[in-house]
Amino acid sequence: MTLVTDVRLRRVLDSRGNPTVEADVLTEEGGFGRAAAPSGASTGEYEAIELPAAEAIAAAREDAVPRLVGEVHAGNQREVDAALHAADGTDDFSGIGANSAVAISMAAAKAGASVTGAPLYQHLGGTFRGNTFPVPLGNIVGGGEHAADATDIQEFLAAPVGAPSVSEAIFANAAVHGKVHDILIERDEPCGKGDEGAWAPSIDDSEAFEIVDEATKAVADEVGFEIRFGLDVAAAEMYDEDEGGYVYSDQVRSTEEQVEYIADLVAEYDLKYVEDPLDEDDYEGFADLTEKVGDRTLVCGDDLFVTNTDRLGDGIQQGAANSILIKPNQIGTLSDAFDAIELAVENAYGHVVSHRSGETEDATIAHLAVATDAPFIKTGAVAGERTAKLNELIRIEDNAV
Ligand SMILES: C=C(OP(=O)(O)O)C(=O)O
Ligand SMILES: [Mg+2]
Repeated sequence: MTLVTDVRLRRVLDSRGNPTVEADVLTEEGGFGRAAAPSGASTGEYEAIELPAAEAIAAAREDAVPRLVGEVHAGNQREVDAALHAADGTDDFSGIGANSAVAISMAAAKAGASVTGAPLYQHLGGTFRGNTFPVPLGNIVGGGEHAADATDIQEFLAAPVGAPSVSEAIFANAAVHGKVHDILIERDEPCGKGDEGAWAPSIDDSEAFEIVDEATKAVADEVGFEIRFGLDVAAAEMYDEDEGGYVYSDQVRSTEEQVEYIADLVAEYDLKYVEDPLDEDDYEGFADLTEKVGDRTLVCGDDLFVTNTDRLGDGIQQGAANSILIKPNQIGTLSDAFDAIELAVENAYGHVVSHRSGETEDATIAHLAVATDAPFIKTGAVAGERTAKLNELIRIEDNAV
């Protein structure tokens, strides 16, 4: 029923104005799915390889499309993704590009769902899914690789953990984003926005902590439920062995100092979430920090694990982190992303489904989060390519997809 009859690939714009890969998958019975690859700026060293969009498309047309059309069924995700791996022939998707692979993989899932008429989250997760929703982590203030001349820490993320529904959580994050703007204006701190729609003021991290703390508390009082906050430190971007550790604007912290600093921040601000607090090669540092604060907060590996079961397996063995960020384009296919989620769940690691800093209007990750009962989703707070996912979550909750 879902035999693939055509795969079309094209270059479209991402939110940074760069070309990215969009795929259409067509099947027998009129099935159709369309998806586009996102793109990172603070990418992990061990991610699957993104090729320039035109190159990725040319390679996929030559090597992958002939293995898909008339050969595989869009409703059988493992079959589609195995064909993508076979077409690629490498272990990091450097043959056809992880951007071509993930666009085709996600488009095939949508095509498979369209034939059965099931919503994508149900096609991916089964008929018993759809009753639990992730807490959205909303990027409120940020810098790092996502904005010039702003905070050292890449993302300050609102976490409305007490929200009674996903839609109330989403509106609460937008309100925190608005409140931070008010506070910045009061303080005469003009600013623009970073790649993910977060405010990117030219302030130091300690002032950002003060402002985000004030804003989350103020909005929590208004809405009447608990709003905490968290961080994506993106520490691999700061780490410089030659400089002796983590290079901040005002000082360099050794690994031990970095662990202490993050543990102190967790205690002082009651942080709910800390992503990539240490370098992507430092399993030991992650394990130390997890030992110290893992009972109180999610310590999440993004660049550390890159949605990869081998790297997650190493982390589990060493007690490094207690949760994993899931970005399908880091690993290339939905099947690989599901494998990482299953390994995490089996080992009581939380999973956080995530966007990239370069995004499109594609909303697949909203469905992936609901399909896998993800406790959290990270997809910004405002900006069209972010609200595409947030509004899709609202529609899923409203049974309107
Ligand atoms: C979303 C992130 O940024 P990027 O896509 O630039 O890796 C992140 O680091 O979690
Ligand atoms: Mg990250």
